[in-house]
Amino acid sequence: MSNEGASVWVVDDDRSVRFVLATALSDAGYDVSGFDSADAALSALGSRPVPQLLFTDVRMPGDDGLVLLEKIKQAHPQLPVVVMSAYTDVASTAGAFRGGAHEFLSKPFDLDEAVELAARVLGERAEAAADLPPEVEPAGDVLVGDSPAMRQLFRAIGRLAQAPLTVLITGETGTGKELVARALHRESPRSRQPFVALNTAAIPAELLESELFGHEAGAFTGAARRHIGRFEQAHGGTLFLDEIGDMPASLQTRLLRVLAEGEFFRVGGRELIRVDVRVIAATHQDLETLVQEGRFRADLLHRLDVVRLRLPPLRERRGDVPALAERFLHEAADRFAAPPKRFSRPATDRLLAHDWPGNVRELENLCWRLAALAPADTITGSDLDGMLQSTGPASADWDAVLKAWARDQLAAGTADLHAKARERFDHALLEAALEHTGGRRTEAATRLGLGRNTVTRKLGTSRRPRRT
Ligand SMILES: Nc1ncnc2c1ncn2[C@@H]1O[C@H](COP(=O)(O)OP(=O)(O)OP(=O)(O)O)[C@@H](O)[C@H]1O
Repeated sequence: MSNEGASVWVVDDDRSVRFVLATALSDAGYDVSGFDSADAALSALGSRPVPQLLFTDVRMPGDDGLVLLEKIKQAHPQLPVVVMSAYTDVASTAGAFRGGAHEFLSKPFDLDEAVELAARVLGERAEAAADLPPEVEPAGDVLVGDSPAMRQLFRAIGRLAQAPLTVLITGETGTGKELVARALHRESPRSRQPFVALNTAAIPAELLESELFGHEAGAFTGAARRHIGRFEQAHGGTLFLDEIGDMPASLQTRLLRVLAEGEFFRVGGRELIRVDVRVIAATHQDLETLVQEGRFRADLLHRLDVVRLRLPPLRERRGDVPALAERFLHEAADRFAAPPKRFSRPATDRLLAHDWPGNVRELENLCWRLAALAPADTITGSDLDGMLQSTGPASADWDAVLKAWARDQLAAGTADLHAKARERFDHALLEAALEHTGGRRTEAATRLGLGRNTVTRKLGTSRRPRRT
């Protein structure tokens, strides 16, 4: 598909950059408009057709490029934004990508490189549009299931999608909680507004507040510029709070207030922000138990638990396993541009007998591995050898094994049990992550959500031979 004539906007307060980039893009056949500030571009967005691509500088007087990016992502999430900056340190590039930038272009750049980048981004967009007419859902978003439990769930989603009620989704890890939240949004009158997801457990507690509610420039050390939080990003749409049981107590109090009042201040801010957001929360934990243990606020649970959807573990709906497996093998085949593989009868029987502690995600991962590794088009029972055990009961009974170990140690009078358990825990996680990344420490650290230095330090303590 040709992108000749596509509308591209360039936002930069530096006239010469604006001029040379606009000229190069015009010469390449695009319809280019230039703006000298974020404000000028934003007001044009309110009155003119939305362009197909926008380049923005970061440092500009008034709102900077990252604020512009945030505002664009709220109002026009589909518009790709290329962020240009002379500051290519990790904080700037990560900030840009976290804000939803499509690409990052380091200044000074080569004009041919910028034109090529525009062609590539516009090409990807055109391909995506050709692949996905708006009325067709991406395959990966379709909920597969024909078991009574899933049918009941689909009916509930249909009913609940229409009402702006808060929903609490419970279910073991990998049962499809996020997929259900997306379906509730997609089927709702809010579907054209943003769906914003936040995994509470994945963000360090000290950053969570500003991630949720945003902060003003200078609110704390390191807060160089204003950050729009997920609540604001989700305005008009749906905010999905995953692993809500892991939310620290102080934030639970704040969240409760925001849910009750629909308004809040950004961290360090004085402006009262009002939002219209439908909240969907999810957890794999038993919140009632957390309440009893004093780790979760009962009033917050009541506020979130207006309607509860329980996702059954896969072992309670084994009948769905073959259809799910077939779906995942087809998706993998599409991605690898190869004919889809199939499971032999004995292989299917083994899948049906397995307990799936990692639920649908475990099945999905297994299918992708088999699509890549199984030698023939038909997957045999022996192709599964080793694959099911490795993810099987050991991980399901992990806490039971730990408890038994602790009991033994306590009985044996071991001192410093917590420190010893932690050391083994760190060691196991690090070993697994390093195996997974082929020994690359930085990547292993990222996958574990740890800093590289922490990993190095832990390797130091967990690997050092111990004196006895
Ligand atoms: N019913 C389903 N049909 C098709 N795919 C599914 C289904 N349920 C889950 N999946 C797929 O399984 C994977 C895990 O699902 P999802 O992330 O929604 O689970 P989750 O319950 O939110 O997990 P966690 O608790 O770990 O966050 C995803 O790739 C999702 O697309």
